Amino acid sequence: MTFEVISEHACFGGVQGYYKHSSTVIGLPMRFGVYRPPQAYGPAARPVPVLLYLAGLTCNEETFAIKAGAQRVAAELGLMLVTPDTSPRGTGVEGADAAWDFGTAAGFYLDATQAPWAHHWRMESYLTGELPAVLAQHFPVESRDGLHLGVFGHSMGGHGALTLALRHPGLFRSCSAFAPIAAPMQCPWGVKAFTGYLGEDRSAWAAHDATALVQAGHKAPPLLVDQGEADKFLAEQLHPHLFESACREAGQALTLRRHAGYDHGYFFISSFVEDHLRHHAKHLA
Ligand SMILES: N[C@@H](CCC(=O)N[C@@H](CS)C(=O)NCC(=O)O)C(=O)O
Repeated sequence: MTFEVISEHACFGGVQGYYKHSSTVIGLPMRFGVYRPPQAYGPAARPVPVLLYLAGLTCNEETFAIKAGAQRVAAELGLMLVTPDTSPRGTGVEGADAAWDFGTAAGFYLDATQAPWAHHWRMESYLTGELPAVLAQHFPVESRDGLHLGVFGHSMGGHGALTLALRHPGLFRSCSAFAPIAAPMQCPWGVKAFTGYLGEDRSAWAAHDATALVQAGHKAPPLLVDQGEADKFLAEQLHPHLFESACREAGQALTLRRHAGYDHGYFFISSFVEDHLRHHAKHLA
């Protein structure tokens, strides 16, 4: 398997890098970003916990690294930040680039079962199997008693973080989300993605819907979710209140914070990202 350094940049005593490897699971090259904090860089490098950030629709491996301003606090806490891409790219699949909310940059962090998507759109297997192995091979990842791996994300990536943590409780030790698509079976983005990737049969959808997973008894580590009240997608697409009710009824620990005046974008994320990093550092130690 090839592994290539695209670029590396000194940042808060550590290094922000971009990398590319040939993914067996996806069947194509995949890019990702890694912020190595000072504790995990240079001659005295030691293994540190890893926090996976899943970005939203239209984003890529650079978005969070450039816009969230998370490196300063990650350097303080000794957290490695890993930012995968949001889907396979350059697939040659007809229609993959036709919409911004499906196909390229809209992988929804699941393994598609329907043609023509099932061949390359395998983000869940990629993120829970191949990528952690690549990280452990090339970076100083804390792996005593298993990998110290946390996951968070935004919007489609918030959906990814919640569902992957609920579906892989032994893998992820911490989880949080910004403005997640919290009940995808009940919103247009989710219905479109699930129909395309998983087919018309709704019984297959519940296994990838955070609210339905909690209702079915799946458990995740204590969750932190932030939501802006001026988010233009809140009413139609996100439905945090449904997730909140499901968590209350199931006894799933959730801190859901609603913030007046904040919208869906990275100014909102950068305002609260420090709280998320501290939440993860506490659970990943
Ligand atoms: N293209 C969409 C917006 C897509 C969007 O807001 N994407 C979010 C994730 S769901 C994002 O993070 N965009 C990148 C950015 O804000 O830098 C529109 O025109 O309404």
